[in-house]
Amino acid sequence: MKELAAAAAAAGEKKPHVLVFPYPAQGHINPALSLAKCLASKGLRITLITTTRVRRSATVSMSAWDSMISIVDIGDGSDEAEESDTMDKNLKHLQAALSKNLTEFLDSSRCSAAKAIVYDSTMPWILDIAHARGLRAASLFTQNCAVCAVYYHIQQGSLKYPYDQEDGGGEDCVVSLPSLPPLNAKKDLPYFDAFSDPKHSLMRLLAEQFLNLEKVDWILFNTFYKLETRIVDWMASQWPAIKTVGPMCSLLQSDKKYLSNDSSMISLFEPRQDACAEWLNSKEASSVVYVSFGSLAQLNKEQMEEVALGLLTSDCFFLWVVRASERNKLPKNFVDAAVGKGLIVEWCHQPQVLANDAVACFMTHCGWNSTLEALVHGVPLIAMAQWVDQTTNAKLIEDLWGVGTRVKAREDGIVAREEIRRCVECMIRGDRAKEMKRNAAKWQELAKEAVDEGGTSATNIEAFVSELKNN
Ligand SMILES: O=c1ccn([C@@H]2O[C@H](COP(=O)(O)OP(=O)(O)O[C@H]3O[C@H](CO)[C@@H](O)[C@H](O)[C@H]3O)[C@@H](O)[C@H]2O)c(=O)[nH]1
Repeated sequence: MKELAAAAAAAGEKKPHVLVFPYPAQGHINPALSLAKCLASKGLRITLITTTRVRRSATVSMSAWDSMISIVDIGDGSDEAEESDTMDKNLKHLQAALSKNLTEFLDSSRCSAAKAIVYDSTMPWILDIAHARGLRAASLFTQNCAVCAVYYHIQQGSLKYPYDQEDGGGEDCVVSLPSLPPLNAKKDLPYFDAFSDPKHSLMRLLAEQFLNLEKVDWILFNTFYKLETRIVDWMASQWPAIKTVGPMCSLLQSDKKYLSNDSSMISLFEPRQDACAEWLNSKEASSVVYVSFGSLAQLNKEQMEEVALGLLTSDCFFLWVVRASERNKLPKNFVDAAVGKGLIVEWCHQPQVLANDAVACFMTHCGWNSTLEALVHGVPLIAMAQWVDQTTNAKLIEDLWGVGTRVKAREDGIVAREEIRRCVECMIRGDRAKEMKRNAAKWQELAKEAVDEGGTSATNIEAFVSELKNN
């Protein structure tokens, strides 16, 4: 036994060692972990870097991958952060802590033989640290090319932010950017006003992803070529190192050895996998709307009530993820009133839910992972975007890919219960539902083609792995 372990360890030593460092948030960890698993399955030795805050709150179940992916965590300074700090201060504090602790980690014997680092594009400062230590570096974008192109135009100054400087703003102000559809400044461009941060620090963080991109060895995007052909081509004309490698959530789909029931995850919330599966399995095909607004969005109490009552009065079942921190915004007695019609959970294994036949459509905040996961499973969307990239994703979902409908908010910004009910019912049955389902099935096929052997994303991953193995 000892000899076997020693042989495995020796084999591990010989594999090229690659570090993968996601930004410490659920929507960034998930795609990075999928990529890490895929790279490990192709013979690379992977160390996934997380942070102390993530490790404190995460459920980590990696069983099948334990011998192939090591997870280390570095300090993120969260112990010294104050609740009242502004976003600007928080981001600076996080960067300072991660930069110091990553440097120490890279200089330690634990990664002496590392060859490269894949880092989240929102942490561009990692590039210089990596290059100074002889590591090659890949910047991993967890949002799509279209949205990132908009950030790039903001960074370049070719699109002014705040947008109301464009032609005086106004309801009908439409912005034309190369290789993108016309985007309405109020409805379609990335939305930052949800943050009461006068310094626009989140917008700056996203625009700064492009600061040193010309020096990066690889630029990886969690998207696929046929989904965003024109804008990928345009982006690649600016940065030839761009490669599409998504949808990352299904990178392992053609690898039977690893795919079979791979439910490994690093989850910042406790999933209710079994309860969801049991409940969904008791429902007829296409009879349930799945509702989730991701890991960060906070709907206000009035909006939560409208969603709750819209779901309760609509003519279908619903499975709604309401994180523990949001639960007190549900209307009084709602959970009791929903018995028999809806299941409310604090978290689920979303890809497994989307794969269940009972799910007819997905009411989503349009986070990029949720959007891709829906496309991968051929599930149409009800788009209820909250902020940043989600507004642009919602536009693409409805107008470019034809896989969903956008909710219409009242003048005060609230989406009323009648509108929720209307959207749910129109996506569950009728001609529109059929059309969306057909389109979703088409994108599902194209997403599969991209990651299957010989597909665009699979080929890009192979090239990346072989460069790491041979250089
Ligand atoms: O009950 C749940 C709900 C969600 N998820 C997973 O959590 C992730 C959520 O990611 P995403 O849909 O992208 O939403 P956010 O968590 O809000 O992600 C942030 O990061 C994304 C990637 O940068 C951005 O697109 C979003 O706008 C931003 O809010 C997905 O992989 C889901 O499968 C679960 O596993 N269980």
